[in-house]
Amino acid sequence: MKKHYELKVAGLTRNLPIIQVADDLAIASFVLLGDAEMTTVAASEIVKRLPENIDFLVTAEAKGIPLLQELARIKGFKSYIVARKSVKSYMESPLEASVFSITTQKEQTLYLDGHDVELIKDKKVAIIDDVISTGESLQALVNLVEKAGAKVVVKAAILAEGDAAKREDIVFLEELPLFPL
Ligand SMILES: O=P(O)(O)OC[C@H]1O[C@H](OP(=O)(O)OP(=O)(O)O)[C@H](O)[C@@H]1O
Repeated sequence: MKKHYELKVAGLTRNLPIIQVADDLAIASFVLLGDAEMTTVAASEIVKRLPENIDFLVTAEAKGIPLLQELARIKGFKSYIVARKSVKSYMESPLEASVFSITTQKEQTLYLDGHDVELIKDKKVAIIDDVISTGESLQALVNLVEKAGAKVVVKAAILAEGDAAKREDIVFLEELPLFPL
C-alpha cells in the first residue's frame, strides 16, 4: 500500500500519511491543526463559496476551530460557535447530539452551550468543518443547530472524503479518497 497521498488544495500541496483506522480501511490523514498556511488559504477560498446572508459560523471541536477563526476574521464576525465533545462546567443547559466519526471510530457526543443556543436562535448559520466523510459529525451539528432554533443555510468543508464527494448538499474545495484494505 502507498504510504502517502498527495493532496492539492488551492495551490498548496500536502503529502498526507495513509493510516489504517479499521481492519478494512485506511485513510489519508489531513490534520489542519497547526497548519497555518493551509488554514489561511483554505478559508480565503471557502469564504467565496458562502452565501452573503450568514449570521453565525458553527463547527465541532477540534480540527475545524482554526478554520472558523480565520473565516470569522475575514467576514468581520466578532464570534463563532464551537460544539464541544465534552460538557464543561461553565456550560448552561447544553444541547447534545451523538456522532460516529471515521477517524476516531467510535461514538462521540457533541454539546452546544446554552449561551450559544440563545445566540443562534432564529439566525442563519453556516456549518463548517475541515473534512466531511461519513457526514455523521455534520449531521450531529445540523441536529444541534436546528434544535437551537437556527436555520442551516450552507454546509461546507475543505475536503469531502469518500462518498461525501458525491453529495450535492455540501460545498467543498477538494475530494479526498478512502483506501479500502
Ligand atoms: O464525516 P465524519 O465521518 O463525521 O468525519 C469528519 C469529522 O472527523 C474529523 O474529526 P475527528 O473525529 O477526527 O475529531 P477531532 O477534530 O476532534 O480530531 C473531522 O474534523 C470532522 O469533524
